[in-house]
Amino acid sequence: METKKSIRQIIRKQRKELDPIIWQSQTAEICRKTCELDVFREATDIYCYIDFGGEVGTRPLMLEAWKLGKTVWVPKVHGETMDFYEITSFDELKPGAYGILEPDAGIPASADDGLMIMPGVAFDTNRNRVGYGGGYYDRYLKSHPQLHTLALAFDMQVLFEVPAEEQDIKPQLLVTETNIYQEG
Ligand SMILES: Nc1nc2c(c(=O)[nH]1)N(C=O)[C@@H](CNc1ccc(C(=O)N[C@@H](CCC(=O)O)C(=O)O)cc1)CN2
Ligand SMILES: Nc1ncnc2c1ncn2[C@@H]1O[C@H](COP(=O)(O)OP(=O)(O)OP(=O)(O)O)[C@@H](O)[C@H]1O
Repeated sequence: METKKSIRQIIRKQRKELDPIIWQSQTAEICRKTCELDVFREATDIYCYIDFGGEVGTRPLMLEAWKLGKTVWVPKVHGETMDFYEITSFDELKPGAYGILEPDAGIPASADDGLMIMPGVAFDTNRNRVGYGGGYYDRYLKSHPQLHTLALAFDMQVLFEVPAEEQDIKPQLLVTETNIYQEG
């Protein structure tokens, strides 16, 4: 098996090279499928990353969530931790840690209910996840275990097998443009 480090290098490079038109259409398809799921429709609170570096786009999902009257929370990194803050428009974001768009700090989400939409660099068909290596999502989900979890990825990010460690938290669902991976 490849190491997490080599997987990060290879997949991040390939993902950045994805044609923008394909990125757009696959993002639209992944968001459309996600919005149809019960776990999305039933959530009143959506915790959603702001895509960067070629990650699956999340703007269509956020627009749909606002349209349905849901509360949308997005991450802001503080050193080794991350918290989520409510935004009501994309205009409230500005470049923060690692150049990722972030909200201003306000009142952090208690995150005791709702759906976490997770990014990732690579996954396998058992939903094991490799992220950028900060451990932010593993730590956040460990302290907010009630959240439902769903990750978004392009098919090219789903490998046969990726390394998983004890503390890694895998999403309950993984949605790609052609598949939905879940337990069982
Ligand atoms: N869209 C999005 N937002 C997110 C995450 C994510 O994976 N995706 N995160 C999920 O954790 C957190 C940010 N974590 C990150 C960790 C490392 C790098 C990164 O690019 N590291 C560089 C080294 C940069 C440096 O040290 O200055 C690298 O690996 O090349 C980016 C984000 C919170 N927000
Ligand atoms: N629950 C936790 N408590 C403390 N440290 C943790 C926890 N989970 C992960 N870590 C630490 O975070 C670091 C990165 O972990 P890992 O390689 O799994 O990150 P990742 O899942 O790729 O990143 P991210 O979640 O930010 O996308 C490791 O050094 C790991 O020990």
